[in-house]
Amino acid sequence: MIMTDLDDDIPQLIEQPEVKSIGLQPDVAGARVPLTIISGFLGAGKSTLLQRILTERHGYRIAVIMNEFGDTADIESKTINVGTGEDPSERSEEFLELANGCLCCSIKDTGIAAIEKLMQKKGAFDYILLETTGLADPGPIASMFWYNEEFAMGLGRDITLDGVVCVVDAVFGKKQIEEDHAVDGLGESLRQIGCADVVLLNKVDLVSQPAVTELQGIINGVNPVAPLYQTVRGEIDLKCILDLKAFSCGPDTRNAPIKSSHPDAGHAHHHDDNRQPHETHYEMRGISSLQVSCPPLSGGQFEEFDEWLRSILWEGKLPSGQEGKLEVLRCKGMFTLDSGEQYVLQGVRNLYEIEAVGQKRSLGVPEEGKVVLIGKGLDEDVRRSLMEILS
Ligand SMILES: Nc1nc2c(ncn2[C@@H]2O[C@H](COP(=O)(O)OP(=O)(O)OP(=O)(O)O)[C@@H](O)[C@H]2O)c(=O)[nH]1
Repeated sequence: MIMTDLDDDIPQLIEQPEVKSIGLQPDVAGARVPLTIISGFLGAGKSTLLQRILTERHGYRIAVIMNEFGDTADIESKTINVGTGEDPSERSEEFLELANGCLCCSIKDTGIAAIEKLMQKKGAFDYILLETTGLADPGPIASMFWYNEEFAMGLGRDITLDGVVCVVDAVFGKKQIEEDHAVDGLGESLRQIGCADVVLLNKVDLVSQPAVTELQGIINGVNPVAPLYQTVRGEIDLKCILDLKAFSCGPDTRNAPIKSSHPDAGHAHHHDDNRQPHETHYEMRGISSLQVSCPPLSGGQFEEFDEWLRSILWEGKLPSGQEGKLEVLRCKGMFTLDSGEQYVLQGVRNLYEIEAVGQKRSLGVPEEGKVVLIGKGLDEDVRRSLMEILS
């Protein structure tokens, strides 16, 4: 981790802040705490984002689980210790309660241990942010929180996965993605973007607007459904990254918005051009997304789709195809059946869930369904075979 601009980064001490609840809708089953995973390229600005959250007066009570805060650069611990009055030698302390009502917790040992300890403080916070290392593939981590049976029996009763945020470095992002292509299979940066529910394109103060636009196009080519925000030092309205309910709602039926949270980056309005489907050499090298809309489906079509999906996700092939050709990082979908019932599909890697969400008329949602798959090998054959089932 590189830390610079030391003094600028140290936030003001907050005296007796008024800490109020985040105002999130509690989980219906009763007080499960939402958890958001913060992934991102090495050095992209994850810690900067989290430090802001830990020290700014935003009124949210968030528990942040950081990577290695005990053994990284001094500034980090110092920043975290601001307002705690702790002796820096006690930095290995797993917990820090911060003046703004947030809690900080180190994930140095094992993630689960840190989270278990955190949950003993339940009531002191109402949201969890989990930072992953820059080299992590967030897919398995998300799967664990979302769908692991052991987890579901234990901590999962207290925690619900809300979404995955990916921080991309505006300066080195393109290079990192290109380098990832040099290796076999899918590199981390593509996995991180592919798996994200929201992308923060950070450090836009350091690059030219054309470079930002180009990188946005690349990111959008990989993951067209995640909203993208331009940021400087992780400055973002927390509402854009929290409480997304990304694992309980279907895909956004609109195109992913590209937004700017950076006041100087007001030129974001003309970025719509990038959202048109377009071929990039990244897509040709393998990772792409597939989006298909569909009318209300018959029960038979729905079953057939379920079978198709199992073949794709579990065997990596079309029902008629060659095994291992496909790798899906993320899928989402929303379907209306002839009967009026609505279903939402959610998937991370080879795990998926199709859940009934009720009658469409009572929800007033459009009848048009939609499936989005992000991954490797999603070519024209896959599209055609999906269209055959859904049309
Ligand atoms: N100019 C500028 N510098 C930034 C911005 N965001 C972060 N930085 C700096 O970039 C460096 C890396 O930021 P970190 O927040 O440590 O990045 P990270 O993703 O946590 O890094 P790793 O944990 O090592 O993967 C630090 O020196 C930050 O001060 C930004 O928007 N603009």
